This record gives sequence, structure tokens and C-alpha cells, in this order.
Amino acid sequence: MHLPKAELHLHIEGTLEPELAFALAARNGVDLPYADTEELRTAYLFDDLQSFLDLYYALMAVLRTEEDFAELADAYLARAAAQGVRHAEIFFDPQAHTDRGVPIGTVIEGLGRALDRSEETHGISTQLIMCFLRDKSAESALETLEAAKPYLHRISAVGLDSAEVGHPPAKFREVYAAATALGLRKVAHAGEEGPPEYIREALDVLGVERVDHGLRCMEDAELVDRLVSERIPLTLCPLSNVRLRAIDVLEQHPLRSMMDAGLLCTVNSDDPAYFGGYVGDTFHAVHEALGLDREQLRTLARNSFEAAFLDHDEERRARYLAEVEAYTFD
Ligand SMILES: Nc1ncnc2[nH]cnc12
Ligand SMILES: [Zn+2]
Repeated sequence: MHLPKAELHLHIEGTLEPELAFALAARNGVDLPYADTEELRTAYLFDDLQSFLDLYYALMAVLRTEEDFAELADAYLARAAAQGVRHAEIFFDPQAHTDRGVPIGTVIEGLGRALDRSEETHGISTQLIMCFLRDKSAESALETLEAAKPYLHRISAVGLDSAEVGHPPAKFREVYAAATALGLRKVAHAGEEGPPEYIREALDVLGVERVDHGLRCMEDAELVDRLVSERIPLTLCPLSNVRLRAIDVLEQHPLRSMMDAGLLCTVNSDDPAYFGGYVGDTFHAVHEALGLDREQLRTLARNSFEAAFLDHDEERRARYLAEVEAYTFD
């Protein structure tokens, strides 16, 4: 679906398509434990978040050079452009690379190379969000922030991802305070598999401005009231929720009731190479499965630009919003 939109919840490592994974494996002399792309695709049947993360981290072994990261990001931007994305705020997981001996500078400069030419090549403005892996220690997150200091001009926000349950937001209080002092903005995954309390903690202890997923807020009416009155954006990922079994089938996804409750919902693709669709596909899927009409889809697109970190460029935000209003479905 070509409706103009911003993508606000997208892990760049989750855009690694099997074809590119095999091409990079050959180039870098990395052995993959799959015969071919078809066999790899048969591994994309997940029971929960952890079963996905195991494959997601394993496949990153093929990403080694600046050029690899540039190609990965460029391939995503090309696909996103074809589905109406005009602005992308892109997560990356530095620790998943530095732990394998790939320097953080290789990751950031490689991604940066693709992002620098994105507006010209793909018509997409971009930002980078550096995520800490919450199943690693708070010290490791602090070391990562320290290592990123020479590259802060390329980073607009910090985030928190990976295995949620057992790793509450408060574990990262110190690194979020340090990120704030450096002028970075803040988001965090919360309420994907973890309880509503983690969403509250992300707001109160980490000071996040957007909640990634936030799905489980629906179990706590008081929290919903707060998210509505404070207009906290949620970056929902419906196809991810089905593939990782947070929701049985898309028809049962609470997106419609969340919108009806007045929540500022956005729809995103999370890890599109693994979950069966990019963000335009996701818009199409919620239209089909939940019966969202054109005006509700337009609202989701409008929300995506309202929730974007475009405060430094309100002119651009207004331009994108005007494109949303001018769009005619056909
Ligand atoms: N859906 C997700 N939840 C948490 N961490 C992730 N890393 C990549 N995708 C993720
Ligand atoms: Zn995510």
C-alpha cells in the first residue's frame, strides 16, 4: 500500500532477507547451517520472541564490513520506498555485532553510508535509534553508549530490545539518564511479552517518549487512560505479534479497539524479512483482517508522522502530513 507513512519500529538486522544472507555469507566466507534460502525459510516458524531471537542473532554472522551494513540498509530503503515510506527511524543492535568482534564504527558508518544517500536515492528521510540488548548487563549498555560517543551526530535516540521478560526497564535507569544528558531521545520496547508494569516503568523510570509495541497495555485500563491523556505513541507491529504468538491470528489483534480507545497507534513491520511483510504489506493486512477502512488507515499514517522525531523540522512534518491528506486510495 503506497499511502505515505513513517516507519518507527524497524530493526535493520530484521530486514536481512535470505538471499542477501547467502550472498554475504559467500562473500565473507561464513558457513551457514542451511543448504539454501528455501531451507533457511523453513526455520521461520517461531514459538515466541526467544525462538525468533535465536535465529535473528545467528544469521547476523554474515554481516562483517561497512559495505555489508550499507547494502543491508539500502535494500531495506528500496523496499520501504516501494511501499510508501517517506521517513524511517531505524533501530540497530550494536552489541549483537561488537560481541562478534565487529567494531561499532563499522556498523554505524556502514549504515550511515546508505542513510546519507537515502533522500536522494529513495526519497526517504532517516534517523538511527541505537538499541541496548536488555538481556545483557546494564554495564554492557553503558559501555556501548560510551563506544558510540564518536558517532553521536548519527544517532537521534536510544532504545531497548531483545528478550523482555525478566529484564524490566528499570535495569537500564543509569544508561537512559546518561543518554538524556547527551541530548538523545528515548524509546523502549515494553509490553510485547512483558506485563503492563514494564510500560509504566519505561515511562516513569526511563522517561521514554514512545513505547515500542505496548500491546499489553490493554490489560490495564488505568494505564490506557494515561497513555491516551499523555498522547504517548505506541509503535505496534501486528504481523510480528502473530508470528511470535503474542496473538493467535491477525483477526484477533486489538489494533481496532486500541484506536477506538483513543490510543495514538502506529503500525510498523518490526523484522519484515522474518515476519512476512514490510510496512505497506502490514497496512494491507490490517485492512483485510480487521476491516479498517480507508479513513482509519489514513489516521494510522497521520499518527506515524505525528509520532516521528521531527520536532527539529516541523516544515518537513507538515509536508508529509499534507501528502497523507492528499492521498487518494484506488
Ligand atoms: N520484536 C522484537 N522484540 C524485541 N527485540 C527484538 N529485536 C528484534 N526484534 C525484536
Ligand atoms: Zn521490535
